[in-house]
Amino acid sequence: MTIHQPTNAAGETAGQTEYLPGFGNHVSTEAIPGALPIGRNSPQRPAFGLYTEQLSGTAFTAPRHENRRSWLYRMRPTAEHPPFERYAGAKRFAPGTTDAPLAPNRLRWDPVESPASKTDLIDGMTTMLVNRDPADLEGVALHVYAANTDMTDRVFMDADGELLFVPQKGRVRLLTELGRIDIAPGQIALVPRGVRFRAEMPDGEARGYVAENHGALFRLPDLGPIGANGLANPRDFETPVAWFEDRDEPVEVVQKFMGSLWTTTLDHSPLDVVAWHGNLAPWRYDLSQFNTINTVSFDHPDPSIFTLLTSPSDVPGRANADFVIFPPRWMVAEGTFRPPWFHRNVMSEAMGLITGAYDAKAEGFAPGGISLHNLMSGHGPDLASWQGASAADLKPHKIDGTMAFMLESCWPYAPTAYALEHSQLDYDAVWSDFPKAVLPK
Ligand SMILES: O=C(O)Cc1cc(O)ccc1O
Ligand SMILES: [Fe+2]
Repeated sequence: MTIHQPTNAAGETAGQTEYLPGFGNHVSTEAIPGALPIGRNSPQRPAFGLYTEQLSGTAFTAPRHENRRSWLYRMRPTAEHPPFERYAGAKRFAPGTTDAPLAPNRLRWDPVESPASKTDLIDGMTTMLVNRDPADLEGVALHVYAANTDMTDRVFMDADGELLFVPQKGRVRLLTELGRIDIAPGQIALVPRGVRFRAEMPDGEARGYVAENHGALFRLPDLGPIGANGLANPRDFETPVAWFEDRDEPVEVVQKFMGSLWTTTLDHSPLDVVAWHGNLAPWRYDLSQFNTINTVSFDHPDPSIFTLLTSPSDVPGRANADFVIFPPRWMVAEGTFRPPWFHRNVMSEAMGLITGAYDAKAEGFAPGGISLHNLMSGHGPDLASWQGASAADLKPHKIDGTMAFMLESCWPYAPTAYALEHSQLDYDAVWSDFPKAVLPK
């Protein structure tokens, strides 16, 4: 008898690594039996002399269904650290935006180049697009990373937001305060605001995107008439079990705080959480698990059907950030121009490509690249895609071997100075030479 064991993008079968299934669950996990207190959060004397710490992801008084926090039981209190000083490395990471007025231009970027020298995840980060000040507790930033060296004696933490990792090339191992996560291209992972971690590159080199969410925590979107199931299903999110390292040696902590980088050095690894419980935790998700919904009749539906995660703003239905994917799918619409239509959107659209080709861009949007269409920028299929789809024989057709994503935000994105200096020349030309409509005489 053959048992079909589904594998994920990293080739792992269920149960091979230690993760707990579910999105936003209340989890209890301990790396050493007896480390997790029973029946109370703050015992007078925690087991083994551990220190208790609450890590809040929402205000104490957030409505219960939105309230996210975890209780950590660690070998030293986080409070024990020297002052932070400005970090002098990672020149392209968190540089702020330019003061110049934001031009309404459409922009596109080729993938970031591989680092020439030994570069870890922190120094390999390039901030490309930013909207809102982190102090507003709104907005998102889109960074890319290209790194070839493990972080061994330093960790990173982001006080400015939660970090959504989208690998594009090479695996990444995230060793976080709350457990270890392995991701490969085709998977994503989230590290909550404030959680310290270091990153290793098991393939020697890695490249990808990081969406930094300053606003309301990413959650699964409402499904409306889709029903109780579909899109990203909660059970497919995986949270790691507790793990820690007991290292008494200097470990640098680099922190992103209010848009700039800071450093201090501890005499131990802060990845020393022996047990934790709660519902604020890192997770990973395999994009191939996404249950894609689309038309079976006609027309191209709005891309909101592809929303994997949403961070709401204060205006109902208007996202601070939507993380949307364009996965392999059958295209069956009859009598329809099937790729994305020409459009102008009140929301601002940043896009990335993990693999393959994107159906609205025949050329120039490479895996690892980025495109930006800010609010009210006219965009849509390039000339070759428009010609191809206008002439296509509309048989059922599978768009396969591709995965793009969009980070759609109600706040317009400002490219950083580095991004402005490195954009493709003349992206506008992809929309030139469209034939004029011929009206009846
Ligand atoms: O601009 C884009 O390529 C993203 C996009 C895709 C789609 O299917 C519909 C609208 C939209 O903005
Ligand atoms: Fe668009």
